[in-house]
Amino acid sequence: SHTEPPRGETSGRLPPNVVFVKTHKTGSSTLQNILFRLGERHHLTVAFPRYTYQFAYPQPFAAAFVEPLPPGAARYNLLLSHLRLAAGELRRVMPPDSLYLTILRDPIHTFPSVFAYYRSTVPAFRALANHPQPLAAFLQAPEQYYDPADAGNGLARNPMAFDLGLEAGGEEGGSRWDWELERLNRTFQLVLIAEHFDESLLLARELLGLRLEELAYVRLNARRGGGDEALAPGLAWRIRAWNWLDVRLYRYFQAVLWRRVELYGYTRMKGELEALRALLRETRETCLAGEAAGPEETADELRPWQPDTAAILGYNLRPGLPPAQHASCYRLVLPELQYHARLYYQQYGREMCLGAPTLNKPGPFESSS
Ligand SMILES: Nc1ncnc2c1ncn2[C@@H]1O[C@H](COP(=O)(O)OS(=O)(=O)O)[C@@H](OP(=O)(O)O)[C@H]1O
Repeated sequence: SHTEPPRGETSGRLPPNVVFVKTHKTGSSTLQNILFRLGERHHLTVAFPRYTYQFAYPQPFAAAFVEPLPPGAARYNLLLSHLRLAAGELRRVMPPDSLYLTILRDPIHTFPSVFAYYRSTVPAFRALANHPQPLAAFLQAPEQYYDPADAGNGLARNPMAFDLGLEAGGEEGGSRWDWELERLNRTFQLVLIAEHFDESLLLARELLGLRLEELAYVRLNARRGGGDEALAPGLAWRIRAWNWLDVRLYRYFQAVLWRRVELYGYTRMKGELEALRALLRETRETCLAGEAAGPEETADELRPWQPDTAAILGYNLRPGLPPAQHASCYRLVLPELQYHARLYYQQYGREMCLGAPTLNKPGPFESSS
């Protein structure tokens, strides 16, 4: 909370209040981890869901989904958990000066990632569970598997648009979408783009008043064999056709990002990118024992939640790190659910409430193997 003075290396100035709309399978856990660490360093008050790790997703966000303020806190400073955007309700919870951020990724990468991660939980994908080439089979005849009226199918078509609150289940058409995109552009101070993650981070740094060292990150939640995998011929256009609104969203905000980079200055950006990438190399060398590793190779507390349809990579820390370094490296690689539960405990002095099982991504303590 703002009542405790910041300590240690951080000096007086507190970061601004932030709403991060955590879209699915876009690199959002990597950004959330940066913001979790920022929050912890400055003892910020986080607006947590009352149950689990998400704000009653896929229901549109409502103020009632938020855990009440802890004793002594006057306001929330950060809101970072998965939700379906309803800006008016967010404004009821978060201070009026809050900065709104989100992240988008090229639909040709986002959709296969969503498909692999949620194949056994999203109804439209479930029928393909035992198919040898499930993604190709789905895209061959998506309408056959997809019922737009099923509330569980939000991620099955235009998942990013769905997370941003758009009615994204139907067919292409109409200029009303231009208007919706402009409305979103007014809601967000910054829309990061995963394919330009480092450029986006530098823009975020200016907006949030961060030091370069506060941008240190490792790629979290990567799929084994995933990342920006090569797609079978013909699959890319099918993905784009099915996810037509995500394509429009992505193109629109990619153009917005490039205008921002231009205003920022190419030369300045280039120099800072070099410095950032040197920092990232140094961070990996200091903290990590090797590359990202599969679930069988990582410690329980550092293993990201595993769906049964994909292996999600985590990290092992370099053995023998001195305590201060261990503490910062540990947070750098701490997966979403573990960091979430940890901050919740710090803020409320009790364990978070898991409540009823959620549609997707349940607790790491429930069904991970
Ligand atoms: N920095 C950066 N840049 C680009 N891409 C990145 C980055 N960090 C994570 N990733 C990729 O994003 C996927 C994980 O996304 P999320 O963390 O949003 O997933 S989740 O919805 O929170 O489960 C996952 O994609 P796939 O590996 O394709 O599944 C990650 O590899």
